[in-house]
Amino acid sequence: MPIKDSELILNPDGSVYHLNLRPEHIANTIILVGDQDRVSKISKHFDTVEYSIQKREFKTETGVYKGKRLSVVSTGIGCDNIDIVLNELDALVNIDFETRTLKTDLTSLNIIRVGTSGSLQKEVPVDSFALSAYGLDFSGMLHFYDIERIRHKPFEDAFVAFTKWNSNKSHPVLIQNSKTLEAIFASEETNSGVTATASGFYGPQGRVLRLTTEDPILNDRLHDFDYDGLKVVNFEMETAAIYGLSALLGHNALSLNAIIANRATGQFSENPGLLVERLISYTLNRILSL
Ligand SMILES: O=P(O)(O)O[C@H]1O[C@H](CO)[C@@H](O)[C@H]1O
Ligand SMILES: O=c1cc[nH]c(=O)[nH]1
Repeated sequence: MPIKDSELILNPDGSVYHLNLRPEHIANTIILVGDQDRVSKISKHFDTVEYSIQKREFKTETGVYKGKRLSVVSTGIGCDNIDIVLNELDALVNIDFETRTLKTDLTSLNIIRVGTSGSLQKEVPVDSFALSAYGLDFSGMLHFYDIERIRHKPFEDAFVAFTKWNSNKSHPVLIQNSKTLEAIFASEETNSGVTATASGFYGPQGRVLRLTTEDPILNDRLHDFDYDGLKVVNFEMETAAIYGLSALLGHNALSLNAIIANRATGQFSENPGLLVERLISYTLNRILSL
């Protein structure tokens, strides 16, 4: 049965609805960034750029870096956008747009996030890199999918009990990264652990400007939680959703983040731009091993 026009929405030029891309526009190795202005900070290192396409916050540049074809796609902020980006990237490789049917030979993409993040541990300082061994979703988006086979319930239950998690919030969901990608991107320069993926930047990450939060000591509990030596290292807003949808769809995903803020010490990087440039160079060097 073909997928209906209302479910897989294609633009008049045959491109997928939000990303505005046709299948030939993307490589099988994709770097995701939040900020659309970060796309050119990566593609400026390419030998050639084949395509540069943007709709809303979703900007894609595909080209060749030292002989390897790569795409860089900006997601904008948050897990709702990751739902769009992951489903549409998967559709581009695994659905035949002519017949609107699933392909028999499925493609696994390599998806690497290069993001920015705030550390929860003083031992993971500003200006360092974090590698997400797991993503811990607080956003609730993954609960709309059948996640039972990919989540880690014992960790989640221990976390809910330790943090006295308010049941009015969505139940946290823990998802592992791609161990294949981790082996390529992990080094002494990366701090590995759990990345908490929040549904907002202020209250959902415990930031207080004028509004108080429902649980003023949640970040302290996140800091202290320890599950067989596994600690929650950092806060950002996309990783767990990328890990969850990649695991469900059969793609390999890894998230690397530049630590621009330290929530435990109250510090913020003096030169976040330079730090992000360093993480981009680090990622591009290692991506050649894929
Ligand atoms: O710099 P990016 O990749 O957007 O990542 C982080 O920055 C944004 C918040 O400022 C959120 O998207 C968060 O995940
Ligand atoms: O603290 C931070 C820094 C960057 N991005 C986030 O989501 N949180």
